[in-house]
Amino acid sequence: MWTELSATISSLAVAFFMFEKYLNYFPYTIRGYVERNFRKVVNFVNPYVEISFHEFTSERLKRSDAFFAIQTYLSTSTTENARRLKADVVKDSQSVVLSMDANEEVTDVFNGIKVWWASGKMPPQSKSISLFPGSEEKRYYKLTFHKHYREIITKSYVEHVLKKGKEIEVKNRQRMLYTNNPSKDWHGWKATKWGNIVFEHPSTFDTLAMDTAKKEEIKKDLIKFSKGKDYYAKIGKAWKRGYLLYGPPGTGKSSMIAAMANLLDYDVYDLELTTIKDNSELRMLLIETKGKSIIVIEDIDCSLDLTGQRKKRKEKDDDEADKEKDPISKKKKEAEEESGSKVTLSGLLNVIDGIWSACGGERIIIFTTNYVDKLDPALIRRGRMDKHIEMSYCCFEAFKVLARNYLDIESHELFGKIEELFVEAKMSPADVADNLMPKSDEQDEETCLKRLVEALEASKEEARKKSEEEALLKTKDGVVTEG
Ligand SMILES: Nc1ncnc2c1ncn2[C@@H]1O[C@H](COP(=O)(O)OP(=O)(O)OP(=O)(O)O)[C@@H](O)[C@H]1O
Ligand SMILES: [Mg+2]
Repeated sequence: MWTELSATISSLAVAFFMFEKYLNYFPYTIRGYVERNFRKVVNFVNPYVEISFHEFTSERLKRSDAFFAIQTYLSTSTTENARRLKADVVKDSQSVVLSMDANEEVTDVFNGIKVWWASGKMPPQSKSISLFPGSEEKRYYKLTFHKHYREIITKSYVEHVLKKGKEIEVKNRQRMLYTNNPSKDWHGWKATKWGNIVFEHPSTFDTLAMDTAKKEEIKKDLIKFSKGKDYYAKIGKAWKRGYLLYGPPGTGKSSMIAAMANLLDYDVYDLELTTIKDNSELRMLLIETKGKSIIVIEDIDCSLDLTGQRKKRKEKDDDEADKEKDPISKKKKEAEEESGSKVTLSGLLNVIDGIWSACGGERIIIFTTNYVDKLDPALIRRGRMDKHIEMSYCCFEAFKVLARNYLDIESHELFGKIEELFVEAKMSPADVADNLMPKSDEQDEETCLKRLVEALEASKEEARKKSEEEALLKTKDGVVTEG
């Protein structure tokens, strides 16, 4: 009799389990009602337990790391038994990553225990009409297992899935370059704030032309940081590091950022402040960044005016006084100020200091500028920007790296002359590189080096004239003061 009873209960349970699975096919409006009543009955007899893992955390701000780890785990471990798969092409279109499509189910076995994973999407709850279908859908994974194994599944299995998922993520990781989408294009709370493309910059520390000792010091600093998880935890500091890269145009600031990302295998977030409306949008953007990343704000002096209002690079170069007089440009400026961004210096500082402790670690933030003197000391003080790196004009040592990169040569009879010229000539590595690059197949290394010598001589002459003029001005000043 007992056997019969338990068989009946089991088949009832399976029937309910199947019924529950098809709940998704009920019209959304009545599903809530059906589900509530159905659950009351099911809870009596259903021996199965379910756990849902949603794409977004309950604060609705951050995408859940667990969701992505599960997605990766399921895509590699269980795709054999899923019937409908979604394909994403990665790594230079050379390989395909398969993942479960929506409303698909797969099974997995852990220590002899069978579990079921189902993927699903919750339709939008708001009644608003969106121009972007799917933008309000919430994806989730549902794990089902027998309640008898609750302990082992909730403790060991879930941990195993997350750990494996993260390991696979690291292995398959294709580095990305993210750029923030203008906030006017954000639709819904889970809109994509960052657009991304594959990051494939070829710059490395080997191809970077700069003082070798300085280069080694930066490399060491970066590696120490990337291995410093326990150290930062021990000293109670958020696991982040700030770098300020400054120097004239074409001295390799952007190339250095790419080399850093390539060295550490980090993603890059290129943060364009001018398209962010206000401080709270800035915060939302930074919350969405992942660990193992470099957040870059290029030309910080052009993006943020120290009074807290925006200035555009073009405007800065114009004569402000003339603009005030011209009614058309005055109006334009007023309109820009009205509609423009309200990210302030203090807002930026708050985000840099406040955000890190809240949302994980392993982030590097880099500011670049051509004019370090114009920056507010508050922005670059130690602790906020831990390391200031000057990218300067090309020196002989840096030239040798460029000669190796561009001409494949380690030495040449013109090297001696070039070394002498570098003592006085001021030329950016970008200009040196441009002179070294053969402009046609006929141009050999000799032609390129001679072209560089001529350019360096011209630059030396210019530097000499400039210093003479300065000396003359100083003498005149001296005469006036004395008089
Ligand atoms: N130190 C360097 N080592 C190797 N290449 C360099 C270096 N500096 C400049 N270059 C070359 O010059 C080009 C411009 O350099 P890069 O964009 O890194 O300069 P930048 O300092 O970021 O300039 P800007 O201030 O205008 O943004 C690069 O494509 C690179 O090939
Ligand atoms: Mg640059």
